[in-house]
Amino acid sequence: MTVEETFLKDCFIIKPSVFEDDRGYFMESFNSIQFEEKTGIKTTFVQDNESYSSYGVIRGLHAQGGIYAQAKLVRVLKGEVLDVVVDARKDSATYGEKFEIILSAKNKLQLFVPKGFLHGFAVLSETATFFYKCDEFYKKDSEFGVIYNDADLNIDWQIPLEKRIVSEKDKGLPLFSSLS
Ligand SMILES: Cc1cn([C@H]2C[C@H](O)[C@@H](COP(=O)(O)OP(=O)(O)O[C@H]3O[C@H](C)C(=O)[C@H](O)[C@H]3O)O2)c(=O)[nH]c1=O
Repeated sequence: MTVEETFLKDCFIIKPSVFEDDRGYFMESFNSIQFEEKTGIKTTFVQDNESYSSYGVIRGLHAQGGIYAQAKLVRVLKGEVLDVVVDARKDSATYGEKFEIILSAKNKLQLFVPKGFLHGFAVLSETATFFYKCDEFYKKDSEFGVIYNDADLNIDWQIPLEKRIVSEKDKGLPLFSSLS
């Protein structure tokens, strides 16, 4: 596996080693020793999540706060998404900065989303199955988020307005500037 730190500290792009032969392919999708060696981050994932969405779905921007803040290792099992993270770490030099990446079953790229980041994605393929490991359990009461079309963040989700599918919950999220 190879890792590349983004310009947002502790946020890494991970490219697993893929072993292909005439049957198909094999890869270690996660290896804790290699992950720690190459990122310098020691983490223990406790919960795996999976979501399935159709083209145009935008999920996010979400995070859990306080002691329940989650680091996530995200990837796409089927299809293609535009994955977006926003640094919401108050003491960070890149506070409010965003990073976008295409994750797909084809490129097999993964993104490590550190604690304190907002996360979301838009489905660019007909459907997408999204898989992620979390280092803290789900704690509904600790959730917070920012509206996906926040003007200051100015994220180009690559989905035409009329094709966007967003949950009522996400439509009601506040602006990034309102985060205390
Ligand atoms: C996140 C989560 C949700 N749920 C239940 C709560 C709701 O009844 C249902 C759907 O939840 P929600 O609408 O929050 O799902 P997403 O919009 O995909 O949320 C995720 O979207 C963005 C992209 C993220 O990065 C977060 O991990 C997560 O917030 O699953 C659980 O039971 N456990 C969980 O860990």
